[in-house]
Amino acid sequence: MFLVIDSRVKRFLSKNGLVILGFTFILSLIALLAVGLTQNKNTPENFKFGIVFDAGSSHTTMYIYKWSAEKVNDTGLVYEIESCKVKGPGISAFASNLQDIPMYLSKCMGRAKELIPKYKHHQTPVYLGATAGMRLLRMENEESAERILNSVTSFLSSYPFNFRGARIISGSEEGAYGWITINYLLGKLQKKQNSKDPSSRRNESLETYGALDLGGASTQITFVPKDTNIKPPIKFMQFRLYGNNYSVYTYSFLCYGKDQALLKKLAMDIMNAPSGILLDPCFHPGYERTVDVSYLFNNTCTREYNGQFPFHELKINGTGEFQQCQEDLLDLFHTTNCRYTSCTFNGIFMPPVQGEFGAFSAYYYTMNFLNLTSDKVSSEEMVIDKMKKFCARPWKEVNTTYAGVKQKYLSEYCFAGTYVLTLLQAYNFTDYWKHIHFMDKINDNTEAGWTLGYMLNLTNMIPAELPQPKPFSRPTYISLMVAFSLVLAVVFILGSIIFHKSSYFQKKAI
Ligand SMILES: Nc1nc2c(ncn2[C@@H]2O[C@H](COP(=O)(O)OP(=O)(O)OP(=O)(O)O)[C@@H](O)[C@H]2O)c(=O)[nH]1
Ligand SMILES: [Ca+2]
Repeated sequence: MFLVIDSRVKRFLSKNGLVILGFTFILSLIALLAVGLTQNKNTPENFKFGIVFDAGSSHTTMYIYKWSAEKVNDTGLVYEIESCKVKGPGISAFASNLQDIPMYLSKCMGRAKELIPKYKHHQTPVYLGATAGMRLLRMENEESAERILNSVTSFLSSYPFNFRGARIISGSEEGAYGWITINYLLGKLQKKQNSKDPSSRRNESLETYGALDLGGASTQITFVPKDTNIKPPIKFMQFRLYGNNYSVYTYSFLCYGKDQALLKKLAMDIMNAPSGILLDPCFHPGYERTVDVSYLFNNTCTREYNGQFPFHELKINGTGEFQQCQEDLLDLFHTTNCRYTSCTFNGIFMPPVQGEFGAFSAYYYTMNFLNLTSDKVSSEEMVIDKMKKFCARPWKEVNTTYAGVKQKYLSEYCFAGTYVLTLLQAYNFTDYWKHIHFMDKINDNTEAGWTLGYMLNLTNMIPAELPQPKPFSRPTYISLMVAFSLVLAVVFILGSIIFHKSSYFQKKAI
């Protein structure tokens, strides 16, 4: 019986074998092409979002970041899709009106609800970090600061997002996260990743940009020092990012932000010449402003200058003299009394500055307005010359020339520009215009500041080790599968034909 079937099958195969094989071949070819074409299409990208509130001393800004979930470990891929400026002062001003906090934050949260797809809300983290304004309030009244954070927490938790906490970040965190942000965005952290040689790895960390942040109440300087052998009296921050080790110096100067420095200067001026009228070289000639004396001294940053005065108001009359303004401001920086190998001002240890720096926030606002960003000046003389001319311009003329600029900012550019130059001198920068890059947004749309670095850190988005590269991309993988399957099919068909022919000739020979 088996023999009968076997011979029938053999006969059938010898007659139709080629037809069947050919048919199978065409079918598999169509199937493979169909798989290749349908599977090779780009699948829609899966995006993720994150929200960070920067609760600064002068105001609060909400940032929304977006990134592709598939490329999470690569550098520079997280970008900002929205920055929403909260209307009003910094959150530390809400100590006695906690009930207004929901109103204050709701507009930007509404914007976040609009911009982030609803089905992503529950997995979108929300963070709030408060900086120097809240640090100062905590020093004055810890409970008050706590109450503000509790109100913020209870309001932000009422949204469908994944609220991860509101806290006061330390000055070192603020400096370090700003450093991470700019180096991440500038692509400095994954550079020359293949080098095995330790000395070249050291150079990689020196090639990072230092970070300079000038806020309203504090200022930070952060960089990788050149000399690794110095024994620092404070610990450098240690990071391992993308397989590289970084030893980073950071320091935050509380009360040396732009607004607090101005209050310190005014308080110092009253102490030196107690009078209700101050002829101030840091403001334009013809500019007038009245400051409440109790406001000036009811402040942690001016406590060292406190005194009793027979007047309640201080009337400021601008005289617009850059040189004199700089001399006055230099008195805010005490450069004697260094107990270490090297210091910045006020006896604070700091290794010598080295390499390129990115300077953002008020550094940028000020120097950009004054047209003094690094690419626009060629020497320190040029900077000084421009500053002298700008400060000497009558307020009336300045006010009409820049009619659209906010009065508070416009009136303070002479002071702010002089303060920036004096602060950079106090850090011992030489040729600063060559090495300091005043920056606002990096890669077109993402603002330089601590918020992005903070989120990247808290969501573990910067790996300590280099991510293993994937052997093939999805399209390459599918194309290779199709190609190998085709080769297999062809080999199988050719093999069958040869087998079929050889058994046919064998039969004939018998
Ligand atoms: N010229 C100008 N100044 C600005 C602008 N936005 C903020 N400022 C001022 O620049 C200074 C620094 O602003 P921010 O960097 O926002 O400071 P902050 O984060 O509130 O303060 P910190 O808590 O100390 O970091 C403050 O004096 C602000 O009033 C702007 O668009 N233009
Ligand atoms: Ca700030």
